[in-house]
Amino acid sequence: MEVLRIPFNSTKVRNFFHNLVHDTIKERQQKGIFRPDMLQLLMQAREGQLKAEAGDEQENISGAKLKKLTDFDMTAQAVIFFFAGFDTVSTAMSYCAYALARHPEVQQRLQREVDEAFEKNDGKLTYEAVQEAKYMDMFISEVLRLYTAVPSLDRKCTKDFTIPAHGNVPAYTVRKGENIVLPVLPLHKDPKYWDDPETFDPERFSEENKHKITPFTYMPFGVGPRICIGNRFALLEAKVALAHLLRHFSIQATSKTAPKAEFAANDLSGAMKGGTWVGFAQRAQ
Ligand code: HEM
Repeated sequence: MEVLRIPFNSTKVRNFFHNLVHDTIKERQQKGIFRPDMLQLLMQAREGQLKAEAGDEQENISGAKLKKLTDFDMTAQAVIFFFAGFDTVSTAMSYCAYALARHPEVQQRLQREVDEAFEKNDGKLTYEAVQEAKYMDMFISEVLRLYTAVPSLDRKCTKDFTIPAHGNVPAYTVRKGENIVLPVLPLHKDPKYWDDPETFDPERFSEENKHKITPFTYMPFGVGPRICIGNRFALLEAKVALAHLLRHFSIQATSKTAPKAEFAANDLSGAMKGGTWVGFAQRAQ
């Protein structure tokens, strides 16, 4: 996009976010306002007021020189957190709804588990009950495999590395500074690693089966030191929302529900082509 000079978002949107962050910083500085949030941490980091806690890395592992954060850098951080935190979860939730509408037998099993979780705790959903809900975890894992909203990861090579020859494929050296794209979605659907990959099957993630998954063929939250920082929060959020939803409603396919989910080509968030259409039916209490 940089090469083609296509901005990621419009100038109007960019200015809106930049002014929002800039004005907030100015107001907090002028009035001495302190809020326990990410912007405050960034402001403190800029002023050198943050102390590393025991165990924190003191050095920049890539060897890059550290620079002082500008308002623009801080805006970029705030905006990426906003999108990384909201859009990804809402997209995943839409695909959860779609999968439930298309697989009523999965939904019934999930509802049994959800009902038990509520009933065990006097009608309340506890953190422990959510963590113990095994089928919920299997279900969301499979949604994130088949409908992963981040279809590829990118990295920049920091030192020359030769990938050894393998079978008929010759060795290949990736040079320092080169960009690498990791094809997450194709790996999630590669028949070499997944039986019948287009079939929605939460059993792939059961206690008995999950150890059979080949390492690095399942990466909905990325991998390595830059893995999604919000991954546990995202899963908890999605599970709590689904549990409350399924406690009161059943999700159904309607005449507008797509027979097969396809990604919208013009949408960076990985949303479904034509939107996600499902029906809700209130459950008998
Ligand atoms: C289902 C929901 C989510 C999915 C599928 C997802 C996926 C990802 C992926 C694939 C990456 C790139 C990781 C890599 O390069 O190895 C990432 C990075 C990131 N995610 Fe998420 N994410 C989700 C939810 C969230 C939430 C809820 C937050 C914040 C509360 C969040 C914050 C971030 C941030 C800040 C990064 C950049 C981390 C870094 O560069 O060090 N994400 N996410």
